[in-house]
Amino acid sequence: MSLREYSAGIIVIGDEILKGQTTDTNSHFLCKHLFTLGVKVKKISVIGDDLEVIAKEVSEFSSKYTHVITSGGIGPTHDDKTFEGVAKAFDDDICPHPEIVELCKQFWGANLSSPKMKLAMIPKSARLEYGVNKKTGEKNKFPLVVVNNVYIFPGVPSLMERSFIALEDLFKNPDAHFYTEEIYVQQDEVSIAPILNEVDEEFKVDVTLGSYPDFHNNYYKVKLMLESSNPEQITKAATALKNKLPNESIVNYDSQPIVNAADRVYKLVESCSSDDVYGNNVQKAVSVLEECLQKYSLDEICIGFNGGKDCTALLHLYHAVVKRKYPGHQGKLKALYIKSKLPFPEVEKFTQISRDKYHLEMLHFEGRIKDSLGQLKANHPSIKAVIMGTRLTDPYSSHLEAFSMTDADWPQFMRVNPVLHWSYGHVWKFLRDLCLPYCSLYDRGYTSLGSMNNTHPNPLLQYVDEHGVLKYRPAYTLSDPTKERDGRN
Ligand SMILES: Cc1cc2nc3c(=O)[nH]c(=O)nc-3n(C[C@H](O)[C@H](O)[C@H](O)COP(=O)(O)O)c2cc1C
Ligand SMILES: Nc1ncnc2c1ncn2[C@@H]1O[C@H](COP(=O)(O)OP(=O)(O)OP(=O)(O)O)[C@@H](O)[C@H]1O
Ligand SMILES: [Co+2]
Ligand SMILES: [K+]
Ligand SMILES: [Mg+2]
Repeated sequence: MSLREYSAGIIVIGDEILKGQTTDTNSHFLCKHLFTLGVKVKKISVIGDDLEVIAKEVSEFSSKYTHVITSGGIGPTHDDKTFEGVAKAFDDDICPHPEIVELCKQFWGANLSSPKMKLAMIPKSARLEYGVNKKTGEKNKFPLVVVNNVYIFPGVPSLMERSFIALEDLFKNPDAHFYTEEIYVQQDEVSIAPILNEVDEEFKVDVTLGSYPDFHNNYYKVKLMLESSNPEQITKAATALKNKLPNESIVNYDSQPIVNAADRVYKLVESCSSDDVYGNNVQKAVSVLEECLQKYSLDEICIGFNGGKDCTALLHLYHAVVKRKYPGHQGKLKALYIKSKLPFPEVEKFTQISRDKYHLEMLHFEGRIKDSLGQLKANHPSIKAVIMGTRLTDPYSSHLEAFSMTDADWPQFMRVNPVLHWSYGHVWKFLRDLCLPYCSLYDRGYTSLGSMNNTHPNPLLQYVDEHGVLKYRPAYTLSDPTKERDGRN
Protein backbone atom coordinates (compact mmCIF):
# COMPACT_ATOMS: atom_id res chain seq x y z
CA MET A 1 0.00 0.00 0.00
CA SER A 2 1.42 3.35 -0.91
CA LEU A 3 1.34 6.21 1.53
CA ARG A 4 -1.08 8.95 0.80
CA GLU A 5 0.67 11.82 -0.90
CA TYR A 6 0.04 15.25 0.53
CA SER A 7 0.15 17.87 -2.20
CA ALA A 8 -0.27 21.62 -2.27
CA GLY A 9 -0.86 24.37 -4.78
CA ILE A 10 0.02 27.97 -4.02
CA ILE A 11 -1.83 30.91 -5.54
CA VAL A 12 -0.12 34.26 -5.12
CA ILE A 13 -2.61 37.05 -5.73
CA GLY A 14 -1.86 40.71 -6.42
CA ASP A 15 -1.53 43.16 -9.33
CA GLU A 16 1.53 44.67 -7.64
CA ILE A 17 3.44 41.42 -8.15
CA LEU A 18 2.56 41.13 -11.84
CA LYS A 19 3.61 44.75 -12.31
CA GLY A 20 6.97 44.10 -10.70
CA GLN A 21 6.34 46.52 -7.85
CA THR A 22 6.62 43.81 -5.21
CA THR A 23 8.74 40.67 -5.19
CA ASP A 24 6.90 37.56 -4.09
CA THR A 25 8.74 35.93 -1.22
CA ASN A 26 5.69 34.16 0.17
CA SER A 27 5.73 31.24 -2.25
CA HIS A 28 9.37 30.56 -1.40
CA PHE A 29 8.62 30.61 2.31
CA LEU A 30 5.62 28.33 1.84
CA CYS A 31 7.51 25.82 -0.33
CA LYS A 32 10.31 25.60 2.19
CA HIS A 33 7.97 25.02 5.11
CA LEU A 34 5.56 22.69 3.34
CA PHE A 35 8.50 20.56 2.30
CA THR A 36 9.56 20.09 5.90
CA LEU A 37 5.95 19.19 6.75
CA GLY A 38 6.03 16.37 4.23
CA VAL A 39 3.80 18.19 1.74
CA LYS A 40 4.77 18.33 -1.95
CA VAL A 41 4.10 21.65 -3.64
CA LYS A 42 2.99 20.88 -7.20
CA LYS A 43 2.34 24.28 -8.64
CA ILE A 44 2.70 27.98 -7.91
CA SER A 45 0.44 30.36 -9.74
CA VAL A 46 0.76 34.14 -9.70
CA ILE A 47 -2.38 36.03 -10.72
CA GLY A 48 -3.81 39.55 -10.49
CA ASP A 49 -6.69 40.86 -8.41
CA ASP A 50 -9.31 39.68 -10.87
CA LEU A 51 -12.46 38.03 -9.58
CA GLU A 52 -12.98 35.61 -12.49
CA VAL A 53 -9.34 34.56 -12.63
CA ILE A 54 -9.18 33.99 -8.88
CA ALA A 55 -12.38 31.91 -8.93
CA LYS A 56 -11.20 29.75 -11.83
CA GLU A 57 -7.74 29.14 -10.39
CA VAL A 58 -9.03 28.35 -6.90
CA SER A 59 -11.62 25.96 -8.28
CA GLU A 60 -9.05 24.09 -10.35
CA PHE A 61 -6.43 23.95 -7.59
CA SER A 62 -8.98 22.87 -5.02
CA SER A 63 -9.90 19.78 -7.00
CA LYS A 64 -6.30 18.84 -7.73
CA TYR A 65 -4.37 19.31 -4.50
CA THR A 66 -4.73 18.35 -0.86
CA HIS A 67 -4.19 21.93 0.26
CA VAL A 68 -4.56 25.19 -1.58
CA ILE A 69 -2.84 28.19 -0.10
CA THR A 70 -3.58 31.68 -1.31
CA SER A 71 -1.64 34.76 -0.32
CA GLY A 72 -2.75 38.34 -0.83
CA GLY A 73 -5.85 40.21 -1.88
CA ILE A 74 -7.59 40.36 1.49
CA GLY A 75 -7.00 44.03 2.37
CA PRO A 76 -9.67 46.66 3.04
CA THR A 77 -9.54 48.38 -0.38
CA HIS A 78 -11.86 47.79 -3.36
CA ASP A 79 -9.14 46.14 -5.48
CA ASP A 80 -8.73 43.21 -3.08
CA LYS A 81 -11.03 40.41 -4.24
CA THR A 82 -9.70 37.14 -2.87
CA PHE A 83 -12.59 36.35 -0.49
CA GLU A 84 -15.09 37.06 -3.22
CA GLY A 85 -13.11 35.01 -5.71
CA VAL A 86 -12.87 32.01 -3.40
CA ALA A 87 -16.60 32.24 -2.69
CA LYS A 88 -17.32 32.26 -6.41
CA ALA A 89 -15.11 29.22 -6.94
CA PHE A 90 -17.48 27.28 -4.69
CA ASP A 91 -20.73 28.95 -5.84
CA ASP A 92 -20.89 30.69 -2.53
CA ASP A 93 -21.48 34.32 -1.49
CA ILE A 94 -19.70 36.56 0.93
CA CYS A 95 -21.39 38.00 3.99
CA PRO A 96 -20.23 39.57 7.27
CA HIS A 97 -18.99 36.91 9.68
CA PRO A 98 -20.15 37.83 13.21
CA GLU A 99 -16.95 36.68 14.93
CA ILE A 100 -14.69 38.73 12.63
CA VAL A 101 -17.04 41.71 12.80
CA GLU A 102 -16.57 41.59 16.56
CA LEU A 103 -12.76 41.41 16.22
CA CYS A 104 -12.72 44.36 13.78
CA LYS A 105 -14.67 46.36 16.32
CA GLN A 106 -12.26 45.39 19.09
CA PHE A 107 -9.04 45.99 17.14
CA TRP A 108 -9.81 49.03 15.06
CA GLY A 109 -13.05 50.32 16.55
CA ALA A 110 -14.40 49.68 13.07
CA ASN A 111 -18.12 50.05 12.53
CA LEU A 112 -20.09 48.21 9.87
CA SER A 113 -19.55 50.95 7.27
CA SER A 114 -15.78 51.42 7.72
CA PRO A 115 -13.36 49.97 5.14
CA LYS A 116 -11.74 47.62 7.70
CA MET A 117 -15.05 45.77 7.87
CA LYS A 118 -14.29 44.39 4.44
CA LEU A 119 -12.05 41.91 6.30
CA ALA A 120 -15.20 40.44 7.82
CA MET A 121 -16.87 39.89 4.44
CA ILE A 122 -15.98 36.26 3.87
CA PRO A 123 -17.55 33.26 2.15
CA LYS A 124 -20.61 31.93 4.01
CA SER A 125 -19.17 28.42 4.09
CA ALA A 126 -15.86 29.59 5.61
CA ARG A 127 -14.49 28.26 8.88
CA LEU A 128 -12.01 30.05 11.14
CA GLU A 129 -8.70 28.64 12.33
CA TYR A 130 -6.91 30.55 15.09
CA GLY A 131 -3.72 28.58 15.67
CA VAL A 132 -1.26 28.97 18.52
CA ASN A 133 1.68 31.35 18.74
CA LYS A 134 4.52 28.90 19.40
CA LYS A 135 6.63 31.47 21.24
CA THR A 136 4.00 32.49 23.74
CA GLY A 137 1.71 29.45 23.69
CA GLU A 138 -1.24 31.81 23.29
CA LYS A 139 -4.11 31.47 20.85
CA ASN A 140 -3.74 33.95 17.98
CA LYS A 141 -5.93 37.02 18.14
CA PHE A 142 -6.97 37.00 14.49
CA PRO A 143 -8.10 33.86 12.68
CA LEU A 144 -7.27 32.49 9.28
CA VAL A 145 -10.22 32.08 6.93
CA VAL A 146 -10.54 28.63 5.38
CA VAL A 147 -13.01 27.42 2.76
CA ASN A 148 -12.95 23.68 2.08
CA ASN A 149 -9.26 22.97 1.44
CA VAL A 150 -8.40 26.59 0.61
CA TYR A 151 -6.41 28.54 3.21
CA ILE A 152 -6.58 32.27 2.69
CA PHE A 153 -3.45 34.00 3.97
CA PRO A 154 -2.61 37.71 3.99
CA GLY A 155 -0.04 38.95 1.46
CA VAL A 156 2.15 40.93 3.85
CA PRO A 157 5.07 38.53 4.38
CA SER A 158 5.53 39.09 8.11
CA LEU A 159 1.83 38.44 8.78
CA MET A 160 1.65 35.50 6.40
CA GLU A 161 4.73 33.84 7.91
CA ARG A 162 3.60 34.29 11.50
CA SER A 163 0.16 33.00 10.71
CA PHE A 164 1.47 30.01 8.74
CA ILE A 165 3.84 28.92 11.50
CA ALA A 166 1.03 29.09 14.06
CA LEU A 167 -1.15 26.91 11.84
CA GLU A 168 1.39 24.58 10.26
CA ASP A 169 0.02 21.51 12.02
CA LEU A 170 -3.04 21.80 9.78
CA PHE A 171 -0.89 20.94 6.79
CA LYS A 172 1.41 18.29 8.21
CA ASN A 173 1.50 14.95 6.44
CA PRO A 174 0.93 12.41 9.24
CA ASP A 175 2.74 9.70 7.28
CA ALA A 176 5.92 11.70 6.85
CA HIS A 177 8.63 10.91 9.34
CA PHE A 178 9.82 13.79 11.40
CA TYR A 179 12.68 13.98 13.71
CA THR A 180 12.90 16.67 16.30
CA GLU A 181 15.48 17.53 18.84
CA GLU A 182 15.40 20.13 21.58
CA ILE A 183 18.35 21.87 23.18
CA TYR A 184 17.86 24.09 26.21
CA VAL A 185 20.22 26.97 26.77
CA GLN A 186 20.92 29.14 29.79
CA GLN A 187 22.26 32.11 27.81
CA ASP A 188 20.05 34.73 26.24
CA GLU A 189 19.17 34.61 22.58
CA VAL A 190 21.28 37.63 21.60
CA SER A 191 24.52 36.17 22.90
CA ILE A 192 24.08 32.90 21.01
CA ALA A 193 22.68 34.45 17.82
CA PRO A 194 25.97 34.19 15.86
CA ILE A 195 26.20 30.46 16.65
CA LEU A 196 22.58 29.89 15.62
CA ASN A 197 23.14 31.75 12.37
CA GLU A 198 26.23 29.69 11.55
CA VAL A 199 24.53 26.36 12.17
CA ASP A 200 21.35 27.46 10.41
CA GLU A 201 23.38 28.52 7.37
CA GLU A 202 25.16 25.16 7.23
CA PHE A 203 22.08 22.92 7.65
CA LYS A 204 19.12 24.98 6.48
CA VAL A 205 18.50 22.82 3.42
CA ASP A 206 17.52 19.84 5.61
CA VAL A 207 16.95 21.14 9.09
CA THR A 208 14.65 23.84 10.43
CA LEU A 209 16.18 25.55 13.43
CA GLY A 210 13.83 27.50 15.68
CA SER A 211 14.77 29.53 18.71
CA TYR A 212 12.17 30.20 21.40
CA PRO A 213 13.06 32.43 24.32
CA ASP A 214 11.18 31.76 27.54
CA PHE A 215 11.30 34.53 30.11
CA HIS A 216 9.55 32.55 32.80
CA ASN A 217 11.30 29.22 32.86
CA ASN A 218 13.27 28.42 36.01
CA TYR A 219 15.89 26.38 34.15
CA TYR A 220 16.65 27.79 30.73
CA LYS A 221 16.39 31.03 28.75
CA VAL A 222 16.10 29.71 25.21
CA LYS A 223 14.72 26.52 23.74
CA LEU A 224 16.31 25.54 20.44
CA MET A 225 14.13 23.33 18.32
CA LEU A 226 15.50 21.30 15.42
CA GLU A 227 13.14 19.64 12.96
CA SER A 228 13.94 17.53 9.96
CA SER A 229 12.83 14.57 7.92
CA ASN A 230 16.44 13.49 7.66
CA PRO A 231 17.72 11.69 10.77
CA GLU A 232 21.42 11.98 9.92
CA GLN A 233 21.29 15.67 9.21
CA ILE A 234 19.38 16.51 12.36
CA THR A 235 21.93 14.63 14.47
CA LYS A 236 24.75 16.44 12.72
CA ALA A 237 23.10 19.82 13.22
CA ALA A 238 22.41 19.11 16.90
CA THR A 239 26.00 18.00 17.42
CA ALA A 240 27.32 21.09 15.66
CA LEU A 241 25.20 23.28 17.91
CA LYS A 242 26.28 21.50 21.08
CA ASN A 243 29.92 21.79 20.07
CA LYS A 244 29.72 25.47 19.33
CA LEU A 245 27.70 26.46 22.38
CA PRO A 246 29.71 26.89 25.59
CA ASN A 247 29.37 23.70 27.66
CA GLU A 248 28.05 25.41 30.76
CA SER A 249 25.24 27.06 28.82
CA ILE A 250 23.54 23.79 27.83
CA VAL A 251 20.92 22.67 30.34
CA ASN A 252 19.90 19.07 30.88
CA TYR A 253 16.20 19.85 31.00
CA ASP A 254 13.21 17.55 31.35
CA SER A 255 10.27 19.28 29.69
CA GLN A 256 7.75 16.73 31.00
CA PRO A 257 8.59 16.19 34.66
CA ILE A 258 5.00 15.56 35.67
CA VAL A 259 4.22 12.91 33.09
CA ASN A 260 6.98 10.70 34.48
CA ALA A 261 6.59 11.76 38.10
CA ALA A 262 5.85 8.36 39.62
CA ASP A 263 8.59 6.50 37.75
CA ARG A 264 11.25 9.06 38.55
CA VAL A 265 10.34 9.45 42.21
CA TYR A 266 10.18 5.71 42.86
CA LYS A 267 13.41 5.13 40.96
CA LEU A 268 15.12 7.69 43.15
CA VAL A 269 13.72 6.00 46.26
CA GLU A 270 14.57 2.47 45.18
CA SER A 271 18.14 3.21 44.15
CA CYS A 272 19.27 5.20 47.18
CA SER A 273 21.92 3.86 49.52
CA SER A 274 21.57 3.75 53.31
CA ASP A 275 24.05 6.60 53.93
CA ASP A 276 22.36 8.96 51.45
CA VAL A 277 20.58 11.45 53.72
CA TYR A 278 18.73 13.12 50.89
CA GLY A 279 17.59 9.84 49.34
CA ASN A 280 16.42 8.57 52.70
CA ASN A 281 14.43 11.73 53.28
CA VAL A 282 12.69 11.28 49.94
CA GLN A 283 12.03 7.66 50.88
CA LYS A 284 10.61 8.71 54.23
CA ALA A 285 8.33 11.27 52.57
CA VAL A 286 7.03 8.65 50.16
CA SER A 287 6.30 6.20 52.96
CA VAL A 288 4.50 8.86 55.03
CA LEU A 289 2.37 9.68 52.00
CA GLU A 290 1.68 5.98 51.40
CA GLU A 291 0.63 5.62 55.01
CA CYS A 292 -1.60 8.66 54.66
CA LEU A 293 -3.29 7.07 51.64
CA GLN A 294 -3.86 3.94 53.69
CA LYS A 295 -5.47 5.84 56.55
CA TYR A 296 -7.55 8.21 54.47
CA SER A 297 -9.38 8.12 51.16
CA LEU A 298 -8.56 10.78 48.54
CA ASP A 299 -11.79 12.55 49.48
CA GLU A 300 -10.62 12.94 53.05
CA ILE A 301 -7.25 14.47 52.12
CA CYS A 302 -6.18 17.85 50.83
CA ILE A 303 -2.70 19.25 50.39
CA GLY A 304 -1.91 22.66 51.87
CA PHE A 305 -0.66 24.43 48.80
CA ASN A 306 0.18 28.14 48.80
CA GLY A 307 2.78 28.13 45.99
CA GLY A 308 5.76 27.98 48.38
CA LYS A 309 8.80 25.84 47.62
CA ASP A 310 8.18 23.22 50.32
CA CYS A 311 4.63 22.48 49.26
CA THR A 312 5.71 22.56 45.60
CA ALA A 313 8.14 19.69 46.21
CA LEU A 314 5.49 17.99 48.33
CA LEU A 315 2.78 18.33 45.71
CA HIS A 316 4.97 16.52 43.22
CA LEU A 317 5.59 13.71 45.69
CA TYR A 318 1.90 13.45 46.56
CA HIS A 319 0.98 13.34 42.87
CA ALA A 320 3.59 10.61 42.27
CA VAL A 321 2.43 8.46 45.18
CA VAL A 322 -1.22 8.76 44.16
CA LYS A 323 -0.30 7.86 40.56
CA ARG A 324 1.53 4.77 41.77
CA LYS A 325 -1.23 3.63 44.11
CA TYR A 326 -4.15 4.47 41.79
CA PRO A 327 -2.69 4.20 38.24
CA GLY A 328 -5.97 4.87 36.46
CA HIS A 329 -6.99 7.70 38.77
CA GLN A 330 -8.73 10.45 36.81
CA GLY A 331 -10.20 12.58 39.61
CA LYS A 332 -8.69 15.78 40.91
CA LEU A 333 -6.49 16.01 43.98
CA LYS A 334 -7.80 18.52 46.48
CA ALA A 335 -5.58 21.45 47.42
CA LEU A 336 -6.16 24.00 50.15
CA TYR A 337 -5.03 27.54 49.36
CA ILE A 338 -5.51 30.18 52.02
CA LYS A 339 -4.76 33.44 50.27
CA SER A 340 -2.85 35.97 52.33
CA LYS A 341 -3.96 39.59 52.67
CA LEU A 342 -1.49 40.83 50.07
CA PRO A 343 -0.48 37.91 47.87
CA PHE A 344 2.34 38.30 45.38
CA PRO A 345 0.98 38.19 41.81
CA GLU A 346 3.80 35.73 41.02
CA VAL A 347 2.47 33.41 43.72
CA GLU A 348 -1.09 33.70 42.45
CA LYS A 349 0.07 32.93 38.93
CA PHE A 350 2.12 29.97 40.09
CA THR A 351 -0.73 28.42 42.08
CA GLN A 352 -2.88 28.61 38.95
CA ILE A 353 -0.18 27.03 36.79
CA SER A 354 0.21 24.23 39.33
CA ARG A 355 -3.55 23.74 39.56
CA ASP A 356 -3.63 23.14 35.80
CA LYS A 357 -0.51 20.99 35.59
CA TYR A 358 -1.41 18.70 38.46
CA HIS A 359 -5.19 18.83 37.90
CA LEU A 360 -6.00 20.19 41.34
CA GLU A 361 -9.34 21.05 42.78
CA MET A 362 -8.51 24.26 44.65
CA LEU A 363 -10.32 24.95 47.89
CA HIS A 364 -9.84 28.70 48.19
CA PHE A 365 -10.08 30.76 51.35
CA GLU A 366 -9.02 34.25 52.31
CA GLY A 367 -8.00 35.80 55.60
CA ARG A 368 -6.54 34.34 58.77
CA ILE A 369 -5.38 30.74 58.59
CA LYS A 370 -7.23 29.67 61.71
CA ASP A 371 -10.54 31.14 60.51
CA SER A 372 -10.08 29.61 57.10
CA LEU A 373 -9.54 26.18 58.60
CA GLY A 374 -12.82 26.66 60.47
CA GLN A 375 -14.54 27.37 57.16
CA LEU A 376 -12.83 24.38 55.58
CA LYS A 377 -14.36 22.20 58.27
CA ALA A 378 -17.83 23.69 57.72
CA ASN A 379 -17.81 23.72 53.89
CA HIS A 380 -15.91 20.49 53.26
CA PRO A 381 -16.80 18.18 56.14
CA SER A 382 -15.25 15.15 54.40
CA ILE A 383 -11.71 16.54 54.79
CA LYS A 384 -9.88 14.96 57.69
CA ALA A 385 -6.20 15.38 56.85
CA VAL A 386 -4.07 18.19 55.44
CA ILE A 387 -0.72 17.27 53.91
CA MET A 388 1.79 20.02 54.67
CA GLY A 389 5.28 21.11 53.62
CA THR A 390 6.29 22.00 57.17
CA ARG A 391 9.89 21.23 58.17
CA LEU A 392 11.36 20.87 61.69
CA THR A 393 13.30 24.12 61.27
CA ASP A 394 10.10 26.13 60.65
CA PRO A 395 8.92 28.30 63.58
CA TYR A 396 7.04 26.36 66.30
CA SER A 397 7.52 23.11 64.38
CA SER A 398 10.39 21.33 66.11
CA HIS A 399 7.98 19.18 68.16
CA LEU A 400 5.96 17.95 65.17
CA GLU A 401 5.77 14.37 63.94
CA ALA A 402 4.81 12.83 60.61
CA PHE A 403 1.21 12.72 61.82
CA SER A 404 0.24 15.45 64.32
CA MET A 405 -3.24 16.71 65.01
CA THR A 406 -3.65 20.49 64.90
CA ASP A 407 -3.28 22.14 68.33
CA ALA A 408 -6.24 21.86 70.68
CA ASP A 409 -7.35 25.47 70.14
CA TRP A 410 -7.35 25.02 66.34
CA PRO A 411 -10.00 23.44 64.08
CA GLN A 412 -9.21 19.75 64.26
CA PHE A 413 -7.40 18.21 61.31
CA MET A 414 -4.68 15.63 61.02
CA ARG A 415 -1.54 17.44 59.87
CA VAL A 416 0.52 15.10 57.70
CA ASN A 417 4.15 16.22 57.44
CA PRO A 418 6.09 14.10 54.92
CA VAL A 419 9.06 16.46 54.48
CA LEU A 420 9.53 17.24 58.15
CA HIS A 421 13.17 16.10 58.18
CA TRP A 422 14.19 17.64 54.90
CA SER A 423 16.79 20.41 54.92
CA TYR A 424 16.53 23.61 52.91
CA GLY A 425 19.09 22.13 50.50
CA HIS A 426 17.11 18.90 50.08
CA VAL A 427 14.04 20.81 48.97
CA TRP A 428 16.05 22.61 46.31
CA LYS A 429 17.87 19.47 45.22
CA PHE A 430 14.54 17.70 44.72
CA LEU A 431 12.94 20.59 42.80
CA ARG A 432 15.96 21.30 40.59
CA ASP A 433 17.09 17.71 39.93
CA LEU A 434 13.60 16.86 38.69
CA CYS A 435 13.27 20.14 36.72
CA LEU A 436 10.06 21.00 38.54
CA PRO A 437 8.52 24.40 37.96
CA TYR A 438 8.51 26.64 41.02
CA CYS A 439 7.42 30.19 41.81
CA SER A 440 9.58 32.74 39.94
CA LEU A 441 10.19 34.80 43.11
CA TYR A 442 12.70 32.18 44.26
CA ASP A 443 14.86 32.94 41.23
CA ARG A 444 14.89 36.57 42.33
CA GLY A 445 16.34 36.07 45.78
CA TYR A 446 13.27 35.23 47.88
CA THR A 447 14.02 32.20 50.07
CA SER A 448 10.72 31.88 51.97
CA LEU A 449 7.37 33.35 50.97
CA GLY A 450 4.73 35.14 53.01
CA SER A 451 2.70 38.21 51.97
CA MET A 452 3.95 41.17 49.97
CA ASN A 453 3.94 43.32 53.09
CA ASN A 454 6.23 41.06 55.11
CA THR A 455 8.45 39.31 52.57
CA HIS A 456 11.61 40.60 50.87
CA PRO A 457 14.46 39.05 48.93
CA ASN A 458 17.05 37.55 51.24
CA PRO A 459 19.80 40.16 51.86
CA LEU A 460 22.44 37.40 51.86
CA LEU A 461 21.79 36.80 48.17
CA GLN A 462 22.37 40.43 47.17
CA TYR A 463 25.10 41.38 44.70
CA VAL A 464 25.95 44.23 42.36
CA ASP A 465 26.11 43.28 38.69
CA GLU A 466 28.57 44.57 36.06
CA HIS A 467 26.36 47.62 35.37
CA GLY A 468 26.27 48.58 39.05
CA VAL A 469 22.69 47.35 39.47
CA LEU A 470 21.64 45.69 42.72
CA LYS A 471 20.50 42.12 42.08
CA TYR A 472 19.72 38.90 43.91
CA ARG A 473 20.96 35.39 43.29
CA PRO A 474 18.43 32.55 43.14
CA ALA A 475 17.21 30.95 46.37
CA TYR A 476 18.84 27.60 45.65
CA THR A 477 22.29 29.22 45.99
CA LEU A 478 21.76 30.19 49.65
CA SER A 479 24.59 28.43 51.48
CA ASP A 480 23.56 29.00 55.10
CA PRO A 481 20.18 27.29 55.59
CA THR A 482 19.66 28.89 58.99
CA LYS A 483 19.17 32.18 57.11
CA GLU A 484 16.18 30.88 55.13
CA ARG A 485 13.79 33.39 56.73
CA ASP A 486 16.09 36.43 56.65
CA GLY A 487 13.81 38.07 54.08
CA ARG A 488 10.75 37.70 56.34
CA ASN A 489 9.60 40.13 59.05
C1 LIG B 1 -3.50 23.26 57.56
C2 LIG B 1 -2.81 24.11 58.59
C3 LIG B 1 -2.84 23.74 59.91
C4 LIG B 1 -2.20 24.51 60.86
N1 LIG B 1 -2.27 24.10 62.15
C5 LIG B 1 -1.66 24.87 63.10
C6 LIG B 1 -1.71 24.49 64.46
O1 LIG B 1 -2.27 23.47 64.84
N2 LIG B 1 -1.10 25.27 65.38
C7 LIG B 1 -0.45 26.42 65.01
O2 LIG B 1 0.10 27.11 65.86
N3 LIG B 1 -0.38 26.81 63.72
C8 LIG B 1 -0.97 26.06 62.76
N4 LIG B 1 -0.90 26.45 61.44
C9 LIG B 1 -0.17 27.69 61.08
C10 LIG B 1 1.28 27.39 60.62
O3 LIG B 1 2.00 26.82 61.71
C11 LIG B 1 2.00 28.65 60.15
O4 LIG B 1 1.88 29.66 61.11
C12 LIG B 1 1.48 29.14 58.85
O5 LIG B 1 1.57 28.08 57.93
C13 LIG B 1 2.24 30.34 58.30
O6 LIG B 1 3.57 30.01 58.02
P1 LIG B 1 4.66 31.06 57.57
O7 LIG B 1 4.78 32.04 58.70
O8 LIG B 1 5.91 30.25 57.35
O9 LIG B 1 4.14 31.68 56.30
C14 LIG B 1 -1.53 25.69 60.48
C15 LIG B 1 -1.51 26.05 59.13
C16 LIG B 1 -2.14 25.29 58.20
C17 LIG B 1 -2.10 25.71 56.75
N1 LIG C 1 -1.79 29.96 53.21
C1 LIG C 1 -1.64 28.65 53.15
N2 LIG C 1 -2.53 27.89 52.46
C2 LIG C 1 -2.35 26.56 52.39
N3 LIG C 1 -1.34 25.90 52.95
C3 LIG C 1 -0.43 26.60 53.65
C4 LIG C 1 -0.52 28.01 53.78
N4 LIG C 1 0.52 28.44 54.48
C5 LIG C 1 1.23 27.36 54.80
N5 LIG C 1 0.67 26.25 54.30
C6 LIG C 1 1.18 24.88 54.46
O1 LIG C 1 2.19 24.93 55.43
C7 LIG C 1 3.45 24.53 54.89
C8 LIG C 1 4.58 25.29 55.53
O2 LIG C 1 4.52 26.66 55.17
P1 LIG C 1 5.85 27.39 54.70
O3 LIG C 1 5.51 28.81 54.45
O4 LIG C 1 6.98 27.09 55.60
O5 LIG C 1 6.29 26.58 53.37
P2 LIG C 1 6.13 26.96 51.87
O6 LIG C 1 5.19 28.10 51.77
O7 LIG C 1 5.81 25.74 51.12
O8 LIG C 1 7.57 27.46 51.39
P3 LIG C 1 8.40 28.73 51.95
O9 LIG C 1 8.99 28.25 53.23
O10 LIG C 1 9.44 28.97 50.92
O11 LIG C 1 7.48 29.88 52.13
C9 LIG C 1 3.30 24.77 53.41
O12 LIG C 1 4.21 23.97 52.68
C10 LIG C 1 1.84 24.39 53.19
O13 LIG C 1 1.70 23.00 53.10
CO1 LIG D 1 8.75 26.46 54.22
K1 LIG E 1 8.05 29.06 25.13
MG1 LIG F 1 5.46 30.12 52.83
